[in-house]
Amino acid sequence: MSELRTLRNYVNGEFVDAADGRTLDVIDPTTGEVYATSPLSGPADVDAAMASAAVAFPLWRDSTPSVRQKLLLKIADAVEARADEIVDTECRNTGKPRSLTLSEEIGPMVDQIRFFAGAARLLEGKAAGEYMDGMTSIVRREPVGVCAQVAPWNYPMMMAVWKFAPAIAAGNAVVLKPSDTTPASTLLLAEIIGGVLKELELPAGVFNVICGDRETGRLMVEHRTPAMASITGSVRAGIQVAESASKDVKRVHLELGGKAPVVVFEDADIAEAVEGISVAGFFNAGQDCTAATRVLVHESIHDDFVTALAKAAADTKTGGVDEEDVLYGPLNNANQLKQVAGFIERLPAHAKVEAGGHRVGEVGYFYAPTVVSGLNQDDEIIQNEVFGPVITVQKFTDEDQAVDYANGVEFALASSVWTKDHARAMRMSRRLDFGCVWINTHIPLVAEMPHGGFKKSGYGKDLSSYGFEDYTRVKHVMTAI
Ligand SMILES: NC(=O)c1ccc[n+]([C@@H]2O[C@H](COP(=O)([O-])OP(=O)(O)OC[C@H]3O[C@@H](n4cnc5c(N)ncnc54)[C@H](O)[C@@H]3O)[C@@H](O)[C@H]2O)c1
Ligand SMILES: C[N+](C)(C)CC=O
Repeated sequence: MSELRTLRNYVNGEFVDAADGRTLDVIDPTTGEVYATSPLSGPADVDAAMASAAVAFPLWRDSTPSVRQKLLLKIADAVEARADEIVDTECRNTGKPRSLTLSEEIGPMVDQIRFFAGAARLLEGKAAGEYMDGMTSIVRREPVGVCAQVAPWNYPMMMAVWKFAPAIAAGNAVVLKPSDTTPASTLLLAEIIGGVLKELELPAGVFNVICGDRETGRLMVEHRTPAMASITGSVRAGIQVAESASKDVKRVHLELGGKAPVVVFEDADIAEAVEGISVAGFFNAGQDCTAATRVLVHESIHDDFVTALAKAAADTKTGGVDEEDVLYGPLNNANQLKQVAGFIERLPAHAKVEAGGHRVGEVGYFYAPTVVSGLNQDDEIIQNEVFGPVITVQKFTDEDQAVDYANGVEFALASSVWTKDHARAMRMSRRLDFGCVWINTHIPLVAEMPHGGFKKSGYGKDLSSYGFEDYTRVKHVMTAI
C-alpha cells in the first residue's frame, strides 16, 4: 500500500497543519481506501485564516481592476499549464473518469477564471448626476470584505473556481473550505494561486484554504471577520449557514440542491431527447444539482420513451478513472451510496425499476444507471434530491399538468423542455419556476450566463455579471455643489 499523503491548510501563503493536529481521513471512492489525511480545522485555524484574509483585504480592495485581471489571467494560465496534475488529483479524490474531467471541467474552469478576469474591469453602475438640485450623486461599487466560502464534493475544483474567481475579481479576500471528502484539488489550486500571488508580489492572504467538516464551516460563517458567507451544498447546510450568518447580518449567497424536471412533449425528437437526457442524468453519477433527474413525458409517448431510456441506461457504463467509454465513476462517499440505495429500497409498490437499481461490484461506491417509472407526484423519490445515477419517469396528460408536476417540488434550480413547438417552448419557459430553463437540451453552462435557483435551491447567482455583482456592494456618495 502506498504511503498516506498529508494534506495541509493554506494560510497566508504557507501550508500548515491544524493547530491541534487533528485530521480527517481522505478516501479514494474507487477503492474505498484511505489515501491521505487532511486537517480537521478548529477555532484557532479559522482565526488564523481569517486574520490572514483581514490583513490582505484592504490592500487587495485598493488594487486596480487591471491588477486583479492580471492575477486571474495568470492563475488561468497556470491552471491550464498544470491541467494533467490537477486532473490526476481530482480523479484520485472523486473517482471521475480522467478524460471527461479534462475535457468537461478544466476547459470550462479556465474559461470561467478568464471571464471573471475580464469582468473585473467592467463593473457597471448608475450614471453619476444631479438627481437633486445642488447635489451630485455618485455610485461606488466596492468589494464586500472577507468572504467565507464553503464548497461541496461533487465538483470540488470547479466549485472552488466559481467561489474564488468572482470574489477576488471584485477585490475581496477569501477563506475557502472544501468538503471534508474532497480537499485535495482545492489545495493544489491554493498552491497555484499562492505561487502567482508571490510572483506578482501581491498579498498572500488574498486566498486561504482551510479543511474541515461542517463544524469548521460553521465556525467560519460565525466568525466576526467575514462580511459575506457563500455556500454550495445541500438545503440543510444552506439553511444552517443562513441562520449562522443572521447572527451578525452577514450577506449570504446560497447555491443549494436541485430536482430538475425534464418535460418531454409528444412532438419532441425522441431519440435526441433520450440521448441528451440519459447523459445529463447520469453524468458525474447524477451528483449534479442540475442533473436531468425527473422526467415528465406526455402519456402518448410514455411507454416508448421509457423503453428507449432504459436501453440507454443499460448502454451507459460506470467504471474506473482510466477505463474506456465510462460516463461516470463511483458515488463520492459511503454515505452517498447508502443514500442512493436507500431511495431505491424504499420505492413504493406502484414503482417499477426499468434499469439498474443496484450497486455495481463490492469495491468502491459504484451504482448502476437506474431508471424508475410508475411514480406519483408525492412519492419520496420525486420530492427529494437523490443525487445519484437515478432518473425517474412520470406521465402527464397536458401542458397544465406538466407545469404542475414540474413546479410541484421545493427545489427550483434548473429545468428543461423538449418540443418542436416554439410557442409552447416559450410558454413553458415563462411558467417553469426554475432559475434556468433549457429548450431541447439539458445541462450546458456558459460563463456569461447566471447559474442559481429560487425557492429552496437558494438565492444569489454564480457565473455571469450577476454572480460578479453579488460579491460587490453599492455605496451612494452625494456631494453638495
Ligand atoms: N446549487 C448548486 O450550484 C450546487 C452545486 C453543487 C452541489 N449542490 C448541492 O450540494 C449537495 C451535495 O453536496 P454536499 O453533500 O457536500 O453538501 P453538504 O451540504 O453536506 O456540504 C456542503 C459543504 O457545506 C459544509 N457544511 C455543511 N454544513 C454546514 C454548516 N452548518 N455550516 C457551514 N458549512 C457547512 C460541508 O462541510 C461542505 O463543505 C447536494 O444537495 C447538491 O444539490 C448544489
Ligand atoms: C454547478 N454545477 C451545475 C456545475 C454543479 C452542480 O452540482
